Amino acid sequence: MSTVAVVGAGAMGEAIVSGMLARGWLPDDLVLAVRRPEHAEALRASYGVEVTDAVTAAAKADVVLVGVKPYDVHDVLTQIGPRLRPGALVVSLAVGLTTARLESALPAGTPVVRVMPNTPAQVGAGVSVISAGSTCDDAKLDVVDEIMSAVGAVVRVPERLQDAAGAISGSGPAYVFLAIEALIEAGVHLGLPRATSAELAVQTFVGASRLAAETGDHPAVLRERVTSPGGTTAAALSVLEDRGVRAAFLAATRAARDRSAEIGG
Ligand SMILES: NC(=O)C1=CN([C@@H]2O[C@H](COP(=O)(O)OP(=O)(O)OC[C@H]3O[C@@H](n4cnc5c(N)ncnc54)[C@H](O)[C@@H]3O)[C@@H](O)[C@H]2O)C=CC1
Ligand SMILES: O=C(O)[C@@H]1CCC=N1
Repeated sequence: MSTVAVVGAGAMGEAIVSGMLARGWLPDDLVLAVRRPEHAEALRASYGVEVTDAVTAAAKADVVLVGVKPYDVHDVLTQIGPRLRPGALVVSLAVGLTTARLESALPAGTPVVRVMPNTPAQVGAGVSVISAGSTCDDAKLDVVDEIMSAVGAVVRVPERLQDAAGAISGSGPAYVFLAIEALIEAGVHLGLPRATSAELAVQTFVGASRLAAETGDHPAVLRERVTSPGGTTAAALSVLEDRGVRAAFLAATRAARDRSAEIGG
């Protein structure tokens, strides 16, 4: 098994670490790097993994996952580049940054993979969108597929689709959490105790998502099965359509896609 360094084990990096450990990777397979000493201590206590600085972590690894914010990626790559093991693979989780840009900050020929993961990785239910850089062969891309498969589904796309994919699945959990939050609050407004409303809302998202995933039926068909003619669901859906929910999703995901391209420069 490869040694995997996670440089920048923040919200996303830690979700992947936690998911990998829950699915059979060993603490000795991982080495992490974060900036703040108290954060390092918390990660050691939670996961029993080594936590060190970026360069030391990268120098020990066959695969380096870079989980820092996009504007910190260039500095991290220029620091770790000279200390990478021969043939080490660099995997970026950063939104927007192209493999060409990543490659230009690393020693010539360093294989690079761009990944757009999402936070449900923490419970093994993530989805990661992966694309290879110019010198990354299929065997290296398979290694990333194997790592990210430990925390959910993996989808390979041509890199030109990464900004769009990020707008759907990378940011997507936030849209779902907003919807859950709104549904809970709506239940409270209708007089449900908050805990009851929360249980109903969360379980409804879990159940509806599983139904869509496990049947493979089109969501429009599943929606029709809930919607009795002249019934309560029809009354609710007509309000959501009037308020432009579909148009809001179109505009929101375009904004995310465009912001990703802008971050990528
Ligand atoms: N949060 C999310 O849902 C997703 C995030 N991403 C990408 O993941 C990356 C990280 O995002 P988040 O986890 O949300 O950010 P975050 O701010 O939670 O985590 C970044 C971590 O990197 C650490 N860090 C920064 N510079 C460092 C250095 N030189 N050495 C060691 N550690 C360093 C920070 O201390 C922090 O712990 C971003 O590039 C983002 O585009 C991608 C998909 C989803
Ligand atoms: O909001 C962001 O920029 C990151 C990338 C995708 C999800 N979170």
